[in-house]
Amino acid sequence: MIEAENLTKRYGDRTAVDDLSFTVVPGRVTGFLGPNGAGKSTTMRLLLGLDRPHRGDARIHGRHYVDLPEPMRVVGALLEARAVHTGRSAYNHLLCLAQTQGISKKRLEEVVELVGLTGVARKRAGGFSLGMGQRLGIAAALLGDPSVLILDEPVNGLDPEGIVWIRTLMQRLAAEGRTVFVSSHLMNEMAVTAEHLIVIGRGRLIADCSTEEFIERSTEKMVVVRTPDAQRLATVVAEEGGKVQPDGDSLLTVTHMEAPRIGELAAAEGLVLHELTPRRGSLEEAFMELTRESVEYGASEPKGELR
Ligand SMILES: Nc1ncnc2c1ncn2[C@@H]1O[C@H](COP(=O)(O)OP(=O)(O)OP(=O)(O)O)[C@@H](O)[C@H]1O
Repeated sequence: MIEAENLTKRYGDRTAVDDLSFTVVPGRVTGFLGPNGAGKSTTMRLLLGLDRPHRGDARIHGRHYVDLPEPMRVVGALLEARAVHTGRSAYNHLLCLAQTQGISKKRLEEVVELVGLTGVARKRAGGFSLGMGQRLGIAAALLGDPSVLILDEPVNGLDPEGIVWIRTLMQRLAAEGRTVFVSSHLMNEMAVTAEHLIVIGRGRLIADCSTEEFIERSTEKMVVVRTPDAQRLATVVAEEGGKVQPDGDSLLTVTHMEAPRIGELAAAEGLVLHELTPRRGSLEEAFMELTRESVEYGASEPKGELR
């Protein structure tokens, strides 16, 4: 379990994390989202005792990180910046870490295999691609078989196969009863990976809820209807309170009415339907909507036409 309580961190006159409180529980993947500069990495550093808060408290299993007797056996962390001695092989890098915490070579080898680096473990880590570097960072995080994982952008640099691999791994680790806290910019990926979300903007909490609730709360549900009788159906649906947006001769987008009711109305009128598809908004849309006010570096609308 991870707890942040009124966490506040300032850099000069800039407040990077502002009175932030949340709890991350075991057994599910919790996504940590926020626009650039929202304070995600700073929060993770505070949780890991790498920075001191000006106010508030960060605890892991009820203790400050610095008070954990064998931290690598409790918390595995992957931070954005790569902290690898580039001249060392991946194996030796992990060996150094393992030796500081009395972790066996057997475990080291297990982890190297788990992250798919067996073939390159003896190669210089400095020559690794971004994706291989991420795998090495994940191996380091998993070395101590920790019950808590804090991963800052673990998907960074991974190819599609790597992305699916890390998703499956995080979900498996959570299903084993571990606490998995992961930040990412890839909304589609988070939507299918994280069951719960903590969303921040300008250092403050914006949402702490299930992924489903987050999407539902901030996007409008709609139903796409395809019918050769679009005009007649549009009239019937509108009379019953649905909001209809026609698109061409045979396509309607309906809001404020659920799909089953639209189907019933069509049946009652003897209208043929070729498609009746409920659509919910995406996590990306929900995120844009909820964080609009807190985007630090937004692009303005392009003026004129783009060629
Ligand atoms: N060491 C530092 N010194 C000064 N300012 C900092 C430092 N670290 C972070 N900041 C500032 O604190 C704010 C939060 O930064 P942080 O890196 O935590 O955000 P983030 O959500 O992780 O961003 P990103 O998604 O871009 O990685 C930003 O305005 C950043 O410029």
